[in-house]
Amino acid sequence: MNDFPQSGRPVPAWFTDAKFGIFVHWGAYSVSAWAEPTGELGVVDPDVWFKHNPYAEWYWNTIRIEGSPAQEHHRTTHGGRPYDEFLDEWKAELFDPADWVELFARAGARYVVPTTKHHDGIALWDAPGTGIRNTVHRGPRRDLIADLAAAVRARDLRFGVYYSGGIDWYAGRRDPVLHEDRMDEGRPHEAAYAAYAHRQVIDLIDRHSPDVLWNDMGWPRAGQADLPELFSYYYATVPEGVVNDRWDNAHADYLTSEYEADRANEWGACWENTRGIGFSFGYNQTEGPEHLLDPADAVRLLVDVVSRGGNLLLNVGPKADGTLPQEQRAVLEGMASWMACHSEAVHATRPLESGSADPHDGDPWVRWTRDERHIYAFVADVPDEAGGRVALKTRPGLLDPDTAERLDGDTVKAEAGPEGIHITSAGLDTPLPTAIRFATR
Ligand SMILES: C[C@@H]1N[C@H](CNC(=O)CCc2c[nH]c3ccccc23)[C@@H](O)[C@H](O)[C@@H]1O
Repeated sequence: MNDFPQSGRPVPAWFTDAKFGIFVHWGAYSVSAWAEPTGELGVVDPDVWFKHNPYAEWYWNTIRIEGSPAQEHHRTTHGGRPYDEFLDEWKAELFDPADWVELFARAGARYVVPTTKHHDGIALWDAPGTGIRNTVHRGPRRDLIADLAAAVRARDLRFGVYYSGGIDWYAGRRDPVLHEDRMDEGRPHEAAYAAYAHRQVIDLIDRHSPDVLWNDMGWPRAGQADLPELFSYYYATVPEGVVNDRWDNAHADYLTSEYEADRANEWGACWENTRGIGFSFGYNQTEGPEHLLDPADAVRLLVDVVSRGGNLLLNVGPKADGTLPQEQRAVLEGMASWMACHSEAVHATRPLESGSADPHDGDPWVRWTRDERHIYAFVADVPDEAGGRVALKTRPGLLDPDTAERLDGDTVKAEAGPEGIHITSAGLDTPLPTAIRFATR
């Protein structure tokens, strides 16, 4: 257990130990599956972001922005027809939740968080107040959340729910959001919407006892007074539950960052960075390999986040038919083969106390984690001309060089040097990190 200033409530150890979760953004927007691959949130100029939104799950907003390429695409490809027709076209005919979850588990994920209602207001379960505008009564004609929850729990992973409390373009009847400085205009704050959203989150708690409440884009002002009661109901139902930080500062068990946005939240005992495998959360058919993380990028992101005390919530965007895009599967498969011998250096570890061993960007790339009995050095990009020799800067006496072992089983030689430990080992010149385990003195 560890305390966190945000809420003063100790964050359950399962979450801090989990290190890696899978986000699933799946919706009617997975039928259109179209956005410009503009770039990463936090890197793209905010003045460009909304008209050229790389988030394919924002399709309904982007096509309503005059002159946007998405609007042109919608006109030429879909005849400009109503967005809601994508709900009826969405069939999820190949959805096999057990297949998804097996891949997530092999990749080393310990929790799964699907979108239950995104900004388009379409619910993936028979949500109260939605009438037939959900996937049980239209399109897939299936409670996609219940089916995924069952598969996740059958595989002994934790199950969380994403809910777009702050934005609902259907219930909120708002004009398109044109700029992040005017995001609030796009958010419904009325009491009726607040009650509608509150009732739906309670329904999700009652149905699934979700291990994570992942709200997004804040909470309607008219409903903020009722949040303390909602959270105490949640914790009474799910004592080991965790709540994220996107409820308009009402409460947070942990802080989140997204791509390169809100990186200032990446501090303290427990935080989570989330991003897609490409520039979008919803499946975006225009993305090519140049826009996607490859397995080494994904592993390095995970190791870097974990080495600094965070969790990574990596998103997959399934296709409308329920299959995971092959290029996204390949990244998770790559993580899975790496995780097969590196799990112990990731799961249930903690960062090293600052100053005891230096991380390093560039050549070689170095990150550190530790548990009660071991310290793990992750090394990548060791220049080959060095013959696989790399100096790891550590506090003298921190590590016992005689106990060095490579987790992938290859040989490694270690000796104490003036500024730490000198490693000699072949094959460390890859971008994919390799962990070397040391016993702590
Ligand atoms: C997990 C993702 N969360 C997004 C909302 N993100 C945030 O509000 C925090 C990051 C952020 C800061 N400034 C922004 C401007 C535009 C969109 C996001 C952000 C969603 O808009 C997105 O579709 C996806 O669900």
